[in-house]
Amino acid sequence: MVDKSEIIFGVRAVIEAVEAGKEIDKILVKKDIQSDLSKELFTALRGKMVPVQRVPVERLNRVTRKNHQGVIAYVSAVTYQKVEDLVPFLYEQGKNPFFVMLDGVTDVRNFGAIARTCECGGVDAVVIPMKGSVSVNADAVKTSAGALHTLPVCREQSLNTTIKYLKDSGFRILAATEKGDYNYTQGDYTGPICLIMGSEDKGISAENLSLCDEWMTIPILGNIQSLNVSVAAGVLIYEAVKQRTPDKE
Ligand SMILES: C[S@@+](CC[C@H](N)C(=O)[O-])C[C@H]1O[C@@H](n2cnc3c(N)ncnc32)[C@H](O)[C@@H]1O
Repeated sequence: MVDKSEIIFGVRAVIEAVEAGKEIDKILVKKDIQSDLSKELFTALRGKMVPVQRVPVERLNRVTRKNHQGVIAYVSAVTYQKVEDLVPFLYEQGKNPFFVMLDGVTDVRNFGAIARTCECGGVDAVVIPMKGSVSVNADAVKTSAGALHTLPVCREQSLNTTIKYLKDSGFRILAATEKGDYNYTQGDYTGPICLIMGSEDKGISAENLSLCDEWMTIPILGNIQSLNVSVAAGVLIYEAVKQRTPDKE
């Protein structure tokens, strides 16, 4: 369940939130909304990169019984950052950046657990897509044990474009996939890297997988085909920690 304090409802209230520059994860709009005020909302949203979903009114009624006027906005618990701002900043600080990208992870608890491991393992940022992904709500922050209060989260329109940008910026892209035949301990995690974890159901998209420099596979000895994504992330992030900070081992 989403913490209700993160929800803004009513067209005017949502317009004000958008205009005030609040970080909004998504907006649900009644399918056939047509009022003048709703047109004002769409004007305010122009160029803002906020995902808008048109849904049946019943869905809105399930979120709140109050008078939502066909519009509900979910306010993010964090301020998202942009990869293109963060990468130059980290290089300027003399850092050897380590990013973790989640290609469509949808379970908020997996997301929180991965964020917690990222924070513990010195990861510089988590990258998520704008659509088809968890967003940072109160449950995610809670499961992350507060890691999401400090760990930068970048939300990007296209992961594919972001991967290309990272490659051009000197990153090696490592895919976590059970489909490879390359043991993860043989991979090279030194230098600027972005580790991509796949979604719970489909894994990493074929388009993104094809851009990866190395495929990291954790051996599976039993009958179940894959590990839980947060468990796999833990194994791989700590292999990276081992290679990147050998003196701490
Ligand atoms: C539950 S798995 C996805 C399974 C999905 N059915 C598929 O076809 O890819 C979720 C993610 O965890 C990671 N993962 C799970 N098992 C792994 C393994 N043995 N080696 C490397 N990564 C693994 C991958 O990133 C995977 O995309």
